Parts: sequence; C-alpha cells; structure tokens
Amino acid sequence: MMKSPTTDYARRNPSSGARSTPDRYGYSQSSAYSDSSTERKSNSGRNAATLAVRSVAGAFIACFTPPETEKSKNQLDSEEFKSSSGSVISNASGASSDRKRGSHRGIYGNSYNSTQGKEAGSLHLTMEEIYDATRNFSPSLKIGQGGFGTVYKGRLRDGTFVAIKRAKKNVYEKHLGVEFQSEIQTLSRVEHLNLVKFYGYLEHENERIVIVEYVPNGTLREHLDCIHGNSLDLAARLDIAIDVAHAVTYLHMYTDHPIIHRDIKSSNILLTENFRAKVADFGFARSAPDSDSGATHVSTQVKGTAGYLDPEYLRTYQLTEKSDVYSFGVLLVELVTGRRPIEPRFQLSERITTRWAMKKFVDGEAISILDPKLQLTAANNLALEKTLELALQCLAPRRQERPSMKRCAEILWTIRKDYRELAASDFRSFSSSSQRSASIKV
Ligand SMILES: Nc1ncnc2c1ncn2[C@@H]1O[C@H](COP(=O)(O)OP(=O)(O)OP(=O)(O)O)[C@@H](O)[C@H]1O
Repeated sequence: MMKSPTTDYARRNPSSGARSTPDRYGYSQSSAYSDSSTERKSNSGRNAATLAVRSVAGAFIACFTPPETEKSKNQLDSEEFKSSSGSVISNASGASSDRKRGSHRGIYGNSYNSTQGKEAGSLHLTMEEIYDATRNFSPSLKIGQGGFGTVYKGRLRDGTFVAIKRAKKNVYEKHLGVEFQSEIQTLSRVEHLNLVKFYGYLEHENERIVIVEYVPNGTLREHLDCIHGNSLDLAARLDIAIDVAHAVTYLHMYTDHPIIHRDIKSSNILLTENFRAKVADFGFARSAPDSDSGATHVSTQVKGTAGYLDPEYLRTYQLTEKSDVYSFGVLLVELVTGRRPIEPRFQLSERITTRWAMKKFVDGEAISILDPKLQLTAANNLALEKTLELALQCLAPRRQERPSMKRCAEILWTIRKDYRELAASDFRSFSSSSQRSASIKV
C-alpha cells in the first residue's frame, strides 16, 4: 500500500493502525483463533527456568547456522519462491507465464474471496462500481489510514471482498502521484502467495484508487500487541518470518528486475485467517541495481520507517537488497521479543530494541528477552537463540556481511525444523511426566 513520502523515515508510531474488527462491516468473516500455548509465567519462575532451559538449548545451539551449501542454494531455487498461482510470473532471465503446478492454497485459501482466480491488475472497475463496493466510501467500511490515503473494505458485485485504497486528494502534492505510479508499476509486475495481490487501479478526475486483495486478519504488529486476542505462539511467528523471507526473496530474485521493498516492517505484514503472512505496501519499492551493468547500488533519497532503516543506506543513500535484509533483521528481533523497534517507554539502554536484544544475545542472556507472552520451553528458547543469531547477521553494519534474503529463508527453514523436533519431544516428555503424576495420584 502507499504512503506519503513526506513521512520519510521520521514516521509516526506504527502502532496507530486504526483497524476495525472485520465483522462490524456486516460482512461475514470468521477469525477463529485459539492458542493455548501463550500461558504466561511469572518473572521469578522465568529466572529459575532460565538456566535449565539454556543448558538444554545450548546443546542444540552448537549446530546454529548451517553453512551455505550448493544443495541448499539449489533448494531455494525451487518452487517456494515462484508465483503462488503456479505461474512463474517472471524470473531473472525474463522467462514468464509458465503454468506448471498446483497452488499452495491449502493454508492460505479462504472461501469468501473469489478474486484468487483473477490475474494481477486484471480488474477494471468504474468509479460507480467503486462507490457501490464501498457504499460510497462509508466510514463503517474504513479499515485503515495510511500516509497515502484511506483504506476501505469493499465488496464487488460478484461478492468478492477487496481492499480499496483511496488516495488523499491533495492535488498539490505531486509526489503522491509519483508514489501512486510507483506502486502501480511495482504491483502489476509481481505475484506471489506471500505478497498482497494487486487487482487493479483507477484514476478518475481527482480520484486515485488501488484495489488489492483483502487480507482479513490484521497486521503482524497488531497480533504482537494482542489487539485481536491471544498472542501468536513461536511456531506461528517462525512461519510468518519464513513467509516474509519467501516474499522478499521473490522480489529480489524472481521478478524481471529485482525489486527492493524498502519498507519491511510488522505493520506492513498482513495476516490471513490461518496466520500466514502477506507483505503489503509497495509505495516505496524501487528497482534494484542492475548487476549486469556492474552497478552495485541505487542512489536515492532515504525512505522507510524509523527503527527499520539500514544505517549504511542512511549514511550513504546507497540502496541495495541488503537494506531489506537489515529491516528483516529488525523484524526478526521484533518477532521474538514482541517489542517495537523503538520503545520510548523503556530506560535508555532498552529503547532501541535491536541494540538491547543483540547485547543480551552476545552476553549469553538471550533468554531474558523472550517475549513474556511466550512460554519458556526448550523449543522456544532454541528457536529464540537461533533467530537472534540470524538477526545479528542481518543487522551487520556493513551490507556485504549480511546474508541474502534467500539465505535467511534457508536458515529459517532449519530453525523451524529443529524447533518442531524439539517441540515434539518437549510435548512427549510433558505427557509422560503428567501420566506418571496421574498414576501416582491413583
Ligand atoms: N489489503 C489489505 N487488507 C486488509 N487490510 C488492509 C489492507 N491494506 C491495508 N489494510 C489496513 O489498512 C491500514 C492502513 O494501510 P496503509 O498501507 O494505507 O497504511 P500503513 O501501512 O498503516 O501506513 P503507511 O503505509 O503510511 O506507513 C493497515 O494498517 C491495515 O490495517
């Protein structure tokens, strides 16, 4: 979605998303989420458990980050990063529209959205249809407000739900027009399961409208803040991190010209009913440097969001894909700590979350920064430490030292695999100990 460039990197508090509960629009939506794994423990219990869990986790941390092998490299050239619809939209070599395989809709699909068959940019609506879909831009259908304009939930005549973004009408702000064109051009070139799908746009007199896939379950930031109820467990957080890594890898590697998102942040990650992630907001996206011509970066005015901005980009104005990797590192820290990148309410040493978290990690105290909404289990703590290790690499001050986004995805796959194995054994030992105590009681 788009935003005003005037906001640049001194941006407003990302928590301010004025998102409404889907059901209040009178449209039927289900958002069944129940998570029993978010039971919170007291701080004292936590400290006592810290040592024990660290020693369990420590045994696994030795296998931390797997080396980048040829095999793993090739694995990532697999279907995961290609178009969600089974079509290879385009790849680095420009091949396109190769419809080969079934979709992954199982985990992402929803019954109410028939736009899923629609091609990116294929929806051509009239202004009258837009008025119909939004009941004349009814305030009751407003789902958010961004720098660029207002977002409405709309229902098309065929029953499809969409998100309709209406640009602010400040004709003097020429840069809004530039943002609009930038987003349109970017959106129409991409299609991936983990990117919010673009359906179409409309320019009519002084109206500029973008129609995109409606993603029903709020933003990641809202979920980390528990605005919608229960907190996300660590398994869900790892899935989300992997979804984002897939989406950004696709932007960096599988589009005609690599695209740098430039605004990866938790409030730009929308969640489906099944808690899978879709990356939104292409208002700042830029084409990456053309590596065939030997260019290594694009020089550009700094844009993005405070707390997520690559310090090297800030210093040099030189933008590369690694700026997205840096922001992704911030996002990883946010996922495991639950904190926002900047936390003015905390004491000075804790205000910049990445600085605080990385120091704790390097000092061997990672466990103390786990989001208090997450349980202290061996699996959670293993994933915490491994994720922080990856974050540390992503946050390297020099971009050459940061991994590629593709590499981030590979590492996260391994983290998720190890996490699942350990979680299963946690569960087995928990059930056998509860059986033992049950038989003692008898
Ligand atoms: N496709 C969508 N599906 C569902 N809700 C959406 C969609 N796009 C946006 N929203 C909602 O509207 C809000 C505003 O989105 P928008 O992208 O315009 O602004 P923002 O990203 O919050 O702000 P900015 O981009 O200016 O930083 C989002 O936080 C989200 O709650």
